[in-house]
Order: sequence, then C-alpha cells, then structure tokens
Amino acid sequence: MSGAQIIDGKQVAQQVRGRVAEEVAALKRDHGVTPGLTVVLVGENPASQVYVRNKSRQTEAAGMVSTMHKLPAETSEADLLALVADLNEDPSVHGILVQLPLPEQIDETRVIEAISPAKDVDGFHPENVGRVATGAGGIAPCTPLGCVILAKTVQPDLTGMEAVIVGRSNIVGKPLAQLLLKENCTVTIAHSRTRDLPEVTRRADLLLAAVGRAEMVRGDWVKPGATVIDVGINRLEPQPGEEKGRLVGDVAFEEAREVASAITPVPGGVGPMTIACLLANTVNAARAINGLEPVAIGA
Ligand SMILES: Nc1nc(=O)c2c([nH]1)NC[C@@H]1CN(c3ccc(C(=O)N[C@@H](CCC(=O)O)C(=O)O)cc3)C=[N+]21
Repeated sequence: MSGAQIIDGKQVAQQVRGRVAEEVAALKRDHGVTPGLTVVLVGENPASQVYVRNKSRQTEAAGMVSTMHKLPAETSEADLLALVADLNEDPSVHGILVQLPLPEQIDETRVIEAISPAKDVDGFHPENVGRVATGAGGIAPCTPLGCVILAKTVQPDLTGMEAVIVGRSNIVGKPLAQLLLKENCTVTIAHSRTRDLPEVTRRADLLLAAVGRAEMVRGDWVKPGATVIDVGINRLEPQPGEEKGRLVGDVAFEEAREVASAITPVPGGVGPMTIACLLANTVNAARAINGLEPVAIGA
C-alpha cells in the first residue's frame, strides 16, 4: 500500500496567502490600514537569509509592507533591545519578527519578552503563550498553526483523534499541543526521553514530528492509516555528485508513506505554511491594534 495521500503544503499555503491578500485589501479599503511586518536578522546565517527573503517577497505579494533590519553578528543585546523598543512604538509596524537563533551574546528570552505582545506575530511572548493556553485570544505560533491547518485538510474535524507530538520545544511541540487540545484531540507529547518511543507513536491517528533529527521516525513507528505531519527541515551531508545535501524531514518519508494514509513532504509541507501563517498573524495583529476582531484564515 504505497498509497498515502501527499499533503501539498505549497498549495494550501498559497490558498492561505490568497485569503490574507483579500483581508489586507479589505483592511485598506474599509479602515485605511496597511499591515506592516518587520523582520530583524542578526548575523549572516545563510539559511536564515533564504527564509527572510521568501518572507519579504510573500509579505509584499499579499499587499502588506515589508521592512527588514539586518544587524551585524556582533550586535549587543542593548542595541537589539533599543531597536525592538523603536519598532514597538512605530505605528506603521504591526508585526515584529526577530529571527532565531540569536548570537550567543544576546539573551533570546529577554528579546522575546521585549516585543510588544500585540506585535508578537511569532506568538513567542509569554503573554501570548498564556493566552493561547487558556483560550483567552492571543497570537498562536505560525508553525503549529500551519500543522493544524494541514491536518484539517485531511480530516476537517480532529475531535477525538489520538494525537502524538514528538518534540517538546517552546516553538513547536508545546504550542502545537495547546492547539490540538482546542481541536478536541487526545494529546501526547513525546520526546527524546520517552520510554519506548515507537510504541507511543504507533498509537497516533495524527503523528506530528518536531524533533529536528533527520528521518528519526521510521515507517514501523507509524500506525497504519495515520496522518503524518513532518515539521522537521534537516539538511543531509552532500552525497558524491551533489552540490548541496538533500532536505529531509524528521520522518523517513519513503517508509512512512507506505503505512500512513496521508503525509506531508519536506520540502513543500509545513515550511510554506509557516510563512503563510505569519502573514495571517500579521493581518490579525493589524486588526487587533485597530480595535477589530480577528478573522479566521484556515483551510
Ligand atoms: N523568530 C523566528 N520565527 C520563525 O518562524 C523562524 C525563525 N525565527 N528562525 C528560523 C525558522 C525556520 N523557519 C522556516 C520557515 C519557512 C521555511 C520554508 O518555507 N521551507 C520551505 C523551503 C525549504 C528550502 O528549500 O530551503 C519548505 O519546507 O518547503 C523553512 C523554515 C522559520 N523560522
């Protein structure tokens, strides 16, 4: 049974961006507000530069204003905090994204906590983490939002599903658990110290891998018929004849697709959804700052 449906994240992301563009146009027309997203990049990480360029292009394509601040790798924490304070006060900026990881002289937690929660379109500020956890509004992180939207393209109602998340990061695993609870899943967060991990993952109707270890989840870790969402983006060592190593997820795709009923590819799965959801969060941040209710931008 090599029959798993491949969930096309690129296509779903394009739909989400189309919805965002409509909402941007409506916000301009009805309220004279053009949402603005600012990305702050500290240092020269080449992979980061690629994401940042994609983000800017897609932000502008949706009709929003994109600005970028590139700071040298030696930037002090005080200088970065001063920039964040300026952006917090700038009325043309509705979303602030400080690209992580930051150089080691800068305390990431301090920077995240300095971003105005209203403009924290990553959803990393503790106020947003708390609001999402309690259901009191707040901005939810982009990658978990993207995962839920992709899962719902297969199964519009996730109620009662056994969801197993592998990975307990603040950026993906933990907030994903909150969003899946809100969708009425039974949620397990497994991690590197979980006893008999394959046995735990084999219980999952919905298996979400976010550990950052290339192809760790094997085919026999997957329950037959499960939906598999692969959050990992790992670059393998270049093989002879290859210029760059291949990108692979946290799931051994060729094995898992034989067992699952639906699976996301890497690339072209969760990655494009992360950026689409960032744009959606930016529109809703601009709406909230202007006293408007959020709009639903799902699949
Ligand atoms: N404050 C902050 N927020 C982030 O959201 C954030 C961050 N820092 N630091 C870096 C990670 C990484 N990230 C990605 C987003 C999109 C793709 C993406 O679109 N990937 C494509 C293309 C991959 C490729 O070809 O290189 C795909 O998976 O198909 C990947 C990675 C956001 N991050």
